[in-house]
Amino acid sequence: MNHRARKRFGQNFLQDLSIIERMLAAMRLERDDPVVEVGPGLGALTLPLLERLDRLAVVEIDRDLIQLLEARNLDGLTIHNGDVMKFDFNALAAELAGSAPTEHSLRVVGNLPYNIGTPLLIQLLDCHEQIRDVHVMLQKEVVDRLHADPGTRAFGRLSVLMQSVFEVTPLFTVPPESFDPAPKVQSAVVRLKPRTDAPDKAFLAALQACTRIAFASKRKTLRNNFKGYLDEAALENLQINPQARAETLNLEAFYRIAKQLGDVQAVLK
Ligand SMILES: C[S@@+](CC[C@H](N)C(=O)[O-])C[C@H]1O[C@@H](n2cnc3c(N)ncnc32)[C@H](O)[C@@H]1O
Repeated sequence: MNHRARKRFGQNFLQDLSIIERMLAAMRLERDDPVVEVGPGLGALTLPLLERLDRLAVVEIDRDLIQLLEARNLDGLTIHNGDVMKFDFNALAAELAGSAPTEHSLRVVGNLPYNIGTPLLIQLLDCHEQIRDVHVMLQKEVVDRLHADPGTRAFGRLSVLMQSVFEVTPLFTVPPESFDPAPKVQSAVVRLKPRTDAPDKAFLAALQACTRIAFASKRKTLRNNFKGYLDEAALENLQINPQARAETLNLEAFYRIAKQLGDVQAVLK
């Protein structure tokens, strides 16, 4: 196959069969699972997925790769040509589930293009109610941020938001040689499962606003970042040290601030 990997689409194709096997084994697939693969590329994951599933949906942006996939006439494969960032996962969950309930049904898998890894994860926050689980390959540095603990260097907005909505389980690290072309950095596979106590839409919106403000300037104290939103006394009332920095707070502290901010927003309306 003479497709030249396109950098702008983050194309690093998986070559190492043992990695593909490990990813699939981690998923414990049942034949009738509703699965969507993001970025099938040349089909490294797609073909073994199809061997184990009755049907599979894929979303791919590169028309040349779509043509190659279409030419294979693969049974059970539904190909969506487009940008996954504009993709409606809720509609797909309904389509794949048929008449079955869609809640927590959709299984998402992919060796994600590095340029959209983080924004895609943020997008999945909004449709977590449709999702059963996510198994994706990302830059290891992003996976480190996903499951970082408060007070560590990797802990930030992404950690708070993702850990509030998903149980994050890093599975294994993947070296650059497993891909062609080889990326410059290590990769890792991570599993995300929606938490049973994931926040509802309104609270998630408050948490998104709260973390945007709290981490607006990483060097500044909470008092400074929250200026204009919550004053020092309000932070102290929430048992939060105004002189602390956002990366030292645990999830519960962010929830307390988000709840307060949510109330403030309601008063302002
Ligand atoms: C890292 S490659 C993985 C390809 C293949 N799954 C593999 O493991 O070899 C990422 C794939 O995502 C596709 N892609 C990049 N940006 C995309 C986007 N915004 N929407 C959908 N697919 C995208 C690329 O064209 C490429 O096929």
